[in-house]
Amino acid sequence: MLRRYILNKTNTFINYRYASQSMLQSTIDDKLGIATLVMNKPPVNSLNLEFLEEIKSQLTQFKNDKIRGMILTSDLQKIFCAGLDITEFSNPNPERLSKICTTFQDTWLALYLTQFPTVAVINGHSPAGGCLLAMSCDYRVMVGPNYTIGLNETKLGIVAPKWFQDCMVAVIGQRKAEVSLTTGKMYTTDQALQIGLVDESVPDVDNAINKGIQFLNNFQKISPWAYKMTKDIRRQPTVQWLIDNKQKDLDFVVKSMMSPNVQKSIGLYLQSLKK
Ligand SMILES: CC/C=C\CC/C=C/CC(=O)SCCNC(=O)CCNC(=O)[C@H](O)C(C)(C)COP(=O)(O)OP(=O)(O)OC[C@H]1O[C@@H](n2cnc3c(N)ncnc32)[C@H](O)[C@@H]1OP(=O)(O)O
Repeated sequence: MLRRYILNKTNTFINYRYASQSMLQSTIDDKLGIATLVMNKPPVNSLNLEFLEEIKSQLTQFKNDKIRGMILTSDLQKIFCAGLDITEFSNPNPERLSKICTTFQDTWLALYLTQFPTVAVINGHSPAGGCLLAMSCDYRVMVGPNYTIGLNETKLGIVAPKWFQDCMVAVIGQRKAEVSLTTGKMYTTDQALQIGLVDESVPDVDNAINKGIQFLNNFQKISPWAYKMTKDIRRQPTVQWLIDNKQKDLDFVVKSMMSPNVQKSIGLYLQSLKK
């Protein structure tokens, strides 16, 4: 549905390119230089290894396409992204789990450091890894009022890695992030706007896309070099920690995920989702 809207919209401009893969669709408006990346992995856009690899590879492709900006959104009704695929955490194969974690680290680095500005159009619920994807963009427009967003990892009995946490601190500040992370709080659109987790709240997705384009148009008169250097300086400390500690970060996640207590919590959480 959303894909059709974007295509109709971009169709009114001179030229667009469209690439369709099963779980991810991308369009590039050649006149505006704006790409739209639409997640479409029913039922909830959960991030498994294959989906993460597609997102990472599409971000690399956009880098080569030299786009001017990107909108990240979802084609699903009511869901932006439900975060990492929790079924991958239940009785995991350590090798596959390591691959998922490494691919998520790399996908995040690619998204957090894009050389073009990015907007998350959050048109549905966005827990955990979904919230991280949104927070990694330069700007967030959330459709309201009925959706929720936040880093809820503690509710699953797991720990959000330091780079998730630092990313949240960068968006909402130390104190609010600490309360938010420890309690695993999910915020409604209005609450998210109030604490600065999102930049704008709008009633529908058409408005959200327009707001996203308006934000990206701010960069028409900004030097891409000045933009990228400024963003790198702001984001460098969070990024550098992960680059220097990738293996340590991975070992912690895999070790903790394999522990009986965490496995029990994840099992209970999965059961509660089924209910
Ligand atoms: C390198 C670092 C790596 C790891 C470090 C650890 C960090 C982890 C970060 C994460 O992202 S953990 C994932 C946390 N995600 C969640 O807690 C989301 C849980 N889901 C929900 O809250 C809800 O499902 C929803 C609000 C997203 C959607 O609600 P609703 O529309 O009512 O749909 P259902 O709840 O009926 O779900 C439909 C279907 O999808 C399954 N599902 C939901 N979320 C996930 C998920 N994240 N992974 C896998 N599967 C998920 C759910 O169980 C339902 O399945 P059925 O078989 O019952 O249809």
